[in-house]
Amino acid sequence: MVFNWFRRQFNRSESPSPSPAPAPEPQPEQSEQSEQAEPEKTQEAVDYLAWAKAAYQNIQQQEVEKSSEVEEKVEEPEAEVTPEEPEEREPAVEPSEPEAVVESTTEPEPESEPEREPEAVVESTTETAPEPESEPKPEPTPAPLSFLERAKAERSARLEELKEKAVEEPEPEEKPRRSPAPQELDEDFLWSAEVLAKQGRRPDEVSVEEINWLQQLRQGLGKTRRGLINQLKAVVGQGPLNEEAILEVESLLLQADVGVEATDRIIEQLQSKLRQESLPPEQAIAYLKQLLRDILDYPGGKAYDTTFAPQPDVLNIWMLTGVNGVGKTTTIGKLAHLAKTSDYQCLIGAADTFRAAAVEQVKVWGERTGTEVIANPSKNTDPAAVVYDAITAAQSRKVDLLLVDTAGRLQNKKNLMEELSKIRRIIDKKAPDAKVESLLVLDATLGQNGLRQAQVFAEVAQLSGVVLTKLDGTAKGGVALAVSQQLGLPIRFIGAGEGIEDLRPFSSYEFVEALISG
Ligand SMILES: Nc1nc2c(ncn2[C@@H]2O[C@H](COP(=O)(O)OP(=O)(O)OP(=O)(O)O)[C@@H](O)[C@H]2O)c(=O)[nH]1
Repeated sequence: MVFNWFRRQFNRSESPSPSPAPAPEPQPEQSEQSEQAEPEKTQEAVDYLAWAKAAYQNIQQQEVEKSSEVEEKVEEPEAEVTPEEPEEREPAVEPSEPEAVVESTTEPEPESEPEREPEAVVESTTETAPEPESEPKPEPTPAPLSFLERAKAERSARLEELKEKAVEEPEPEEKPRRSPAPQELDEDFLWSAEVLAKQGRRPDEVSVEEINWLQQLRQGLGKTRRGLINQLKAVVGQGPLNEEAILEVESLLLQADVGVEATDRIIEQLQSKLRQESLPPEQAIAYLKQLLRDILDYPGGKAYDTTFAPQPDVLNIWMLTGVNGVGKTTTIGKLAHLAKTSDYQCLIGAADTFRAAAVEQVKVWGERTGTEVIANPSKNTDPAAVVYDAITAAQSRKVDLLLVDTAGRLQNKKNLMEELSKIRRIIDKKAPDAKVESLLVLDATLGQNGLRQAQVFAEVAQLSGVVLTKLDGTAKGGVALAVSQQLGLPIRFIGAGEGIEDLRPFSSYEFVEALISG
């Protein structure tokens, strides 16, 4: 029995892909119309303890079945990974695109990348270098101060005050990673079980990996939660917001890198709700959660399909972009693992030919996950040619998902744009029926500054979604809300650790629960 991570369900039938929709996430209404403070209201009757016990038993049973399957299975050696071209190489670029070939082969790419980041990306990377604290820039204050200026100054002062308080928060001890099967029905298990139950899941339909992931997520978001969000809970839970409380909420959100736009939206809606009716703390918090989910589920005001999975019966091509260091290669490896364990045929195209080391790194992940990697070992390879070869291989092997690593660091925005659009042209020509996704990998620890990088890519890469990495160990987890609000792109995957299992499809419900109720 295979657990399909993308669809959050077990593949039971013969054909794994075209499956019914997963247990629906509670569909939040747009908060403007939202009268329901708590989306899981209908679940009130659920006995969470009984649910958790049943899930626990089910998981133990799964483990028993798994180990007997392993025993029965004849040891089959993993198919050899052949990173080079699988078959006679077709012309580097299609004949109908001659200018592309000429351009790529004659225009020498810098052989090895310079130590320093070039132009567009340099700028953002240097700007985004480890930055211990971010705060709204205080304005010089020539007298007399306007109301807005005073508010800004107060906001900064308040922020400083809160930061001091936040430092006092005790840093809890890092918990060791859990073993694959939970050994006991402890508090962590109960919390995870409740989050799953509230989404309408059945106890016999959850996997041990889901429980483990929720715990990892909760642990990963601990810094954001403890430092800021818990204080937010305390304020919001005190009833109608007075001016002081609003300033406090505002500062807390900004400090968690939620960004000005999303912060303003949250405050506005929170204030209007609390003016209409006085909500008891529990309901006020539930309403706050609802607001956060609305932002995440309707990036840029648009509704997106919350299930992001390789489409059945077509070649899915997911291009990953992002500057170096954000976790792009690691993400490709983790996605390959996710695809493989969810029963999809996967292939990787190593088209980040700008850096020789990048190809090597991808190959390591290929070996680790048992995924074939298509690369071209010669120097100054045209990335579009690698993509061409990768598509050829994917088509001949009937692959479900082709993951393409692309260079994030080129000399300037123009080069980046040219390279990405050339890759796109090759894809459109060679695989016109493919379902193409262009995912930007963003490092959550960069907080708001990472969004500046994102803008550069958004302008050139026809992005369709975001992968947010390194949510563990940062106090800037609120940046997920800024990504949705400011970039208007759905978050498709989140990474909360360096391990191969530490990247999973994004669920706004689980994210908000881990952020607020963890
Ligand atoms: N803590 C944590 N570390 C991560 C996560 N994702 C990636 N990393 C680490 O971030 C570092 C950079 O990751 P890479 O995958 O190499 O990043 P890249 O964007 O491909 O950059 P280059 O290696 O320079 O090409 C590695 O040490 C990863 O282990 C995450 O979710 N959490």
